[in-house]
Amino acid sequence: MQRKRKRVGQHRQKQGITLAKYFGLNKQQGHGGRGKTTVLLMNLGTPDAPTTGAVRRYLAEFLSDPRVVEIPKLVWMLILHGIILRIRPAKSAALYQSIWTEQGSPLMAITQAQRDKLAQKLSENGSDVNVDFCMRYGEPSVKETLRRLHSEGTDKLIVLPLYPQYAAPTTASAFDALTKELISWRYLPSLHFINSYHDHPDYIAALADSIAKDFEQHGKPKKLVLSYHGMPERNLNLGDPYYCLCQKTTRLVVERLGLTDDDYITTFQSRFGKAKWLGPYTDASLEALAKEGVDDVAIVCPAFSADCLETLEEIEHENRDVFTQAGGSEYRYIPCLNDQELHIQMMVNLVRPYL
Ligand SMILES: C=CC1=C(C)c2cc3[nH]c(cc4nc(cc5[nH]c(cc1n2)c(C)c5CCC(=O)O)C(CCC(=O)O)=C4C)c(C)c3C=C
Ligand SMILES: [Fe+2]
Ligand SMILES: [Fe+2]
Repeated sequence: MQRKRKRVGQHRQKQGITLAKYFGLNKQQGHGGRGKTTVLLMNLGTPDAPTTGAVRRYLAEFLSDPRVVEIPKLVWMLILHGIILRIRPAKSAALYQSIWTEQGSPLMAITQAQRDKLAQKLSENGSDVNVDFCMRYGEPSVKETLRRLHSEGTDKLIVLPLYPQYAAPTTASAFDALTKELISWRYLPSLHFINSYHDHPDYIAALADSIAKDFEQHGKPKKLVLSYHGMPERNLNLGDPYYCLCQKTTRLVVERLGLTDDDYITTFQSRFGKAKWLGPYTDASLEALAKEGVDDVAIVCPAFSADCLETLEEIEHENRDVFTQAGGSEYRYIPCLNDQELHIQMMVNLVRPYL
């Protein structure tokens, strides 16, 4: 009886191995961890090159994400492939060309610098931890990065999406991409996912510090404009907390700077499509301010952890023109926190509890 059970057991084991081999399942899995911890930074992604073809590939992936555009799939695919991907890539490529650097897309170059500086700071602090990054769309992809990290021995992952304010189109979409890959793994790493840091004291301190430095250098402007990436108003009504988290970031930053209600305004930029987006809109607000005689503003973009098309082109250039053409004279763009010391220190403190 015992011998029979043993034979059945051996048979099942053999059958299991054969089936796993047959389906090619979990080839990346080893037995047991090899004990490496990795902090994985994630950002949105950017085209490989400022060309129409590369931008089309990037936008096709980005705008096909149901977290980003929440309209019925069939209708959206017809609009996306029939209209948007025929027109927008050429226009966007021209904009990308205007901000492209020798190191490539600013978003990519800055994310690499953030990775390097975070790795250096963590090792100076005595943490034996690997730091890497991937992009939600384009390269380096979530899938390839996770597979490489696994093969290099990571069995503990601390994921930090570099979106200060949680939003479903960004943060939840990053989570989707991670789990879409991990769902097929047999041996999962232990996983910590940081979903928001909109009110983290170090983030508020870093933002306030960069604004205060601008004020010290150039004087306090008549208005500080805190411009956040927008999203359709419908997302807010469906329960996305992003709008409220942005308002909280503003409140904490202006409190720290000691500003009064009259000193600042919160606005939303980067509209896309015909639907109503969160407001007030940045461009319309700047125009109205200039026309009211508020001719001296400083503008900062707290929803972006790295300078990118939306800040360097839309805010630094396009909206500067809007403001000056409406009668404004002094327009200062305060750069994102990028690889600044306080920003990297904030990242250290965000991941520290999980190390
Ligand atoms: C279509 C809807 C979009 C939503 C919703 C959206 C939310 C959202 N995006 C960011 C951060 C970034 N967006 C960037 C570019 C960008 N965003 C959209 C559309 C939506 N974003 C488009 C079509 C583009 C591409 C540029 C263009 O063709 O105009 C970027 C910059 C990328 C770069 O390469 O530099 C960032 C960063 C946030 C934080 C957010 C929700 C809160
Ligand atoms: Fe966006
Ligand atoms: Fe834009």
